[in-house]
Amino acid sequence: MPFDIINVCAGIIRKNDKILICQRSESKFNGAWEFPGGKVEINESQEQALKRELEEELGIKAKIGHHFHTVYFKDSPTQQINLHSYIINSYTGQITCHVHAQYKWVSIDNIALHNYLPADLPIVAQITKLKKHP
Ligand SMILES: Nc1nc2c([nH]c(=O)n2[C@H]2C[C@H](O)[C@@H](COP(=O)(O)OP(=O)(O)OP(=O)(O)O)O2)c(=O)[nH]1
Repeated sequence: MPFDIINVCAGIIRKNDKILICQRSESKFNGAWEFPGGKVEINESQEQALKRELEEELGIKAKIGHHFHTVYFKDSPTQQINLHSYIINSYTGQITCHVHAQYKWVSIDNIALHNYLPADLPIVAQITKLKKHP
């Protein structure tokens, strides 16, 4: 049986003590919340893919910061999603939803109170451990 590994990158966009989360519009993922990003294409690094996706999805030019956390999520018997997240501390442009239903800035304290895609849960758990800015 063929087994597919899909590499997906996601941005943890941080502004003071808030993190940006986006809600999927398609019914397939049931309006779940996620971090903006998407699939890494052939001949693209994870950082290049994330930069491209953030421009496509939110209309911003982001500076990709350090790698945060990777989740290896077995989606089905034949497919695994490797979800690579990176911290984004700076960007230019105005955030606009091009593909998502809506976006929201949530505090680190409240981030776990939303309904996420299952692969995101370990990332959300890591975010709750981030130190707040003094
Ligand atoms: N972008 C994003 N995708 C996620 C997250 N968590 C998670 O399980 N996924 C899954 C959903 C999809 O199966 C896959 C990413 O697909 P996508 O639809 O966002 O990527 P894309 O824009 O490159 O896709 P495509 O429709 O152009 O092929 O990863 C997340 O936090 N962000």
